[in-house]
Amino acid sequence: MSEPQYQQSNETPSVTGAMAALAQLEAAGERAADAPSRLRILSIEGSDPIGGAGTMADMKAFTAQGVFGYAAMTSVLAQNTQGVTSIVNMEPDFLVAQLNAVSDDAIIDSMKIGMLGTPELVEAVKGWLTALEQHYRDEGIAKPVVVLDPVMYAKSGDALLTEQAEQALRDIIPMADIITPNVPELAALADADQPAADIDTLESMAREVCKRYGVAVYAKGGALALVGGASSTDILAEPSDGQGEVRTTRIEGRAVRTHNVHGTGDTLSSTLAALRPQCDTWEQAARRAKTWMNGAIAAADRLHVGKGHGPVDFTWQHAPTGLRFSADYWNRVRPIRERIHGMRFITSMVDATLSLEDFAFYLHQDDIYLTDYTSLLALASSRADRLDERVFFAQAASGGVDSEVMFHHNWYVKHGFDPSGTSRSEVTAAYIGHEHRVADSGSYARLAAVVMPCFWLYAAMGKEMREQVRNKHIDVDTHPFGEWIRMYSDPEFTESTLREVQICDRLAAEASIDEYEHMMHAALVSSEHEFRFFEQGLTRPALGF
Ligand SMILES: Nc1ncnc2c1ncn2[C@@H]1O[C@H](COP(=O)(O)OP(=O)(O)OP(=O)(O)O)[C@@H](O)[C@H]1O
Ligand SMILES: Cc1ncc(CO)c(N)n1
Repeated sequence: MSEPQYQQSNETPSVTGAMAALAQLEAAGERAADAPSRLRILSIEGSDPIGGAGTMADMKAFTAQGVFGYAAMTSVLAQNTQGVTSIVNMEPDFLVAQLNAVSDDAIIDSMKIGMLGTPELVEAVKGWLTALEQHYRDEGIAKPVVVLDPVMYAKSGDALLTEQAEQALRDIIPMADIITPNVPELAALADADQPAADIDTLESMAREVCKRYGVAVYAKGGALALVGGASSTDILAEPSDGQGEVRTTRIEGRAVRTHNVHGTGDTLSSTLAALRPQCDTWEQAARRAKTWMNGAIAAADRLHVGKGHGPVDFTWQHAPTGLRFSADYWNRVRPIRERIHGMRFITSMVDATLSLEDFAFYLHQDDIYLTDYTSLLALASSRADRLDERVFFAQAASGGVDSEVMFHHNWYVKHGFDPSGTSRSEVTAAYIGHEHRVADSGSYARLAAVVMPCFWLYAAMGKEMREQVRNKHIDVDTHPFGEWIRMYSDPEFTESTLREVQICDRLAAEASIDEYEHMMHAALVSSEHEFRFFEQGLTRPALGF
């Protein structure tokens, strides 16, 4: 474990207590010059070329938790998301050579021991670990945390160790601080006839195994999560005193409907090994690990790795790298796009049956909207961190919107409407409100994203409506809404749309996942408002002030 940390207390500290704590903080500060910036965790595992389990999972999970990873390989496997086709177990001496290469050279704060395919490999690790612990005791170095994942089977059902190795594995369990069996492994360790099928049975088996081996047990309930229900629960069982008493805690998460769970067990155990030295208790480490796992599993389906049980997304807290923001948006906004293209306001515009009154209502609301929208484009210009973008938004705020408002004015005159005195509708106010709330975050990227659908959905509709008008052999010049359609299918408007989309892509590529999701949410909500905005031409909602 890492060196003792300053302990927080709930009691009001006495003056002397506070002075002692301050002295402790100062002493830790004095030692900081020699302290490492990162915890250093060792993975003892077999490999997985597809990158989702074993050594590869461990290293990725370590990096995700901000710790430095070492790795010694017990076996090299030919495996992927569909199964294991071949295994070469390392010679025990060669494994020991790898382990010594690490321990002769560097300090190990914590370790995760996984697949040990033969009894000889188990013995090799046992001998090396015994010597290491003795050496650390002699040198006054803190004992490393030992997380033992009693790996017996891969997700595919393939056995990962020989029968004799299973017996040897039982023998080194007491050297661990915690073991992390899955449902079938827990049943094997509890000598149960059948694996647990519900959480109560999982809990009593974890209690039994904890008592029997005298180590903490983190029982992984992934197999139960697949059975049904909204939650996914794991069990933490810990010896609570020296007399064989066991305390259990339910570690709750939400169940994810996915078959992409290759390597989840390895990932959970290495995450625990990375987190334990950063926490005060196993329970704290377990809750943090479970929360992180949930995010990684929830993002697994979007990875598209392999044809079988795909891996989890270790990098789920990073914005996507294989997918542009614009492509992601265009795909996610599809249902709204389809609703807009099929709505009566739009189809009746194309076939020229929309009443001029309905169109006039929509148009005037659009005037009110654009007045506000212009101010947001100007704000985006002032926030832009690059000159070309600053110019783009400034021009969009003046020239672009100006031509739309001019068109609206000419249309009113031509058709004898006088919209003066009409105020903003609830629908218009709601859209404007959304854009302002996003702008108020202060983020340039979110502001660029929230104004994007107004460009893109109109450009896409302009293009499609123009095509439809042409297919109906209607002359766009004499079509009652032809000028409107032409405005949004105009190459200049398309050009501006492309530029705006490129800006969003640039900003999203540089964003954190949190910022990326905020941008996406802002754009999708704007898109929903675009749908309602058209719809108000027919529904004519209440007007406000
Ligand atoms: N569908 C799911 N939804 C939510 N959490 C899940 C799901 N599947 C697994 N988990 C969680 O993932 C972690 C790993 O558990 P799991 O039981 O899958 O391990 P495992 O069977 O050893 O995995 P593997 O053998 O593939 O490495 C646990 O915290 C478990 O609750
Ligand atoms: C190398 C290795 N270790 C563990 C597992 C269990 O997921 C696996 N599939 N491969």
